Amino acid sequence: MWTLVLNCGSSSVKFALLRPDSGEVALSGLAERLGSEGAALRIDRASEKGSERRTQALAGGSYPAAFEALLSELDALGLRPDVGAVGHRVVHGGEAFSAPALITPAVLDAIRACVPLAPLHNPANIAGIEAARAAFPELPHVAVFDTAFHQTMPEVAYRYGVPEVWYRQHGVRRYGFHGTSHAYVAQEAARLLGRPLEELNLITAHLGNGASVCAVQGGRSVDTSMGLTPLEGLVMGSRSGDVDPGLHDFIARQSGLNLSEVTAALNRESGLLGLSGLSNDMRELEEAAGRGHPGARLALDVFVYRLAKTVAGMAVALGRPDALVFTGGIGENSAGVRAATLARLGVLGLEPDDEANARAVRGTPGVISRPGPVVALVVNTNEELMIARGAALLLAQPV
Ligand SMILES: Nc1ncnc2c1ncn2[C@@H]1O[C@H](COP(=O)(O)OP(=O)(O)O)[C@@H](O)[C@H]1O
Ligand SMILES: CC(=O)OP(=O)(O)O
Ligand SMILES: [Mg+2]
Repeated sequence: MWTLVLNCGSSSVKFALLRPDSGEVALSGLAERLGSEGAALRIDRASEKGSERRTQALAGGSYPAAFEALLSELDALGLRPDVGAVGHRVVHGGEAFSAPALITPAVLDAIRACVPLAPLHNPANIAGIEAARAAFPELPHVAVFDTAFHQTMPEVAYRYGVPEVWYRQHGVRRYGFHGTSHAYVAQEAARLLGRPLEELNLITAHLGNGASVCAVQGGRSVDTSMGLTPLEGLVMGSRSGDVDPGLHDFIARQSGLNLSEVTAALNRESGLLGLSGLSNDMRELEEAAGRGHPGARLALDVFVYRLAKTVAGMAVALGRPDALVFTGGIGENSAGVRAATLARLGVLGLEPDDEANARAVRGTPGVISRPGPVVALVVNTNEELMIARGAALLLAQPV
């Protein structure tokens, strides 16, 4: 059976058509800069000759336009009738979901109820679900939640020091995100290390546009750096990560922004972009820092410092970590960010292996430190495969 996986983000849609059992991918791609003039669709299609990549402008640049283009591709491949299920990445599931869920009207309402907690992500996820249900009304649609993996966190990790009634009445607690990625790379790391996942204490660092670190004990999340919303924790592409909670009131009074505008600035104008005044994109920043751009240098340094500090903090959750795992666009590809992070983590007993680190780029995962009590490794994440597997497992259960 082929499963169509949709990962609808705030300005992009990632998709893949794959088999959950073998991982075989027929088609994958990305529609990006949606809602702007430069909207484009990239399609990677498996063929006899290997993989074939095509990029085209996306007239209209809307979510429906992206979805229509995806359907035309499925038709061109003659694969539309073979799609047996649709798996949807849903970023925020609150406390309601600790596993994938078949999308029913009640489940959709629960996802809608989480919109205020993930305003950049859940509305896009819902748009994707609605478009896909219109195109495939007869198929089962399954939601796979970023938050589900972290539902195993102990209360000591997920509660904030705030009035208890905020938790009880409004669900103010830490939820954590990127759960499918943290879960997947933990499994892969165990495989690469040749040890059972159940015996391992891992720190996983998912470093993409959004970024988070997770403490994984025996395959279960016991702490993570993101919280109530995907804004907490590390410095990210355009998100601030941790700031003093007193900042909101202060800057609102000083600048005349209202609270929503402050939150929007912390989500969209901060992080690497805010620090560098240049870009949210790590590749561009590394290139600019190489040319001596001071803002880019500072953004890189703050990103790495905060990452290392957060990783070291996760050692507290685990007691004795066995390995640090880098993944996501930055974690998989930036040897520079990894080297600078490891250089700050001598406290964990990590000793970088510079040559192995330089060799580990996309497609060649592996260990990047010298043998020691804690090792570091690079693992390529695969959220689409996890979502397809999650959907397949759910659908295989007797009702
Ligand atoms: N070769 C590379 N070197 C450094 N950074 C890279 C490289 N390739 C991708 N990145 C960075 O990865 C980030 C995007 O990560 P990705 O996981 O694709 O994002 P998303 O969160 O949107 O899924 C960007 O900052 C990008 O610059
Ligand atoms: C939850 C989150 O931050 O997701 P992304 O990295 O896709 O923005
Ligand atoms: Mg991502």
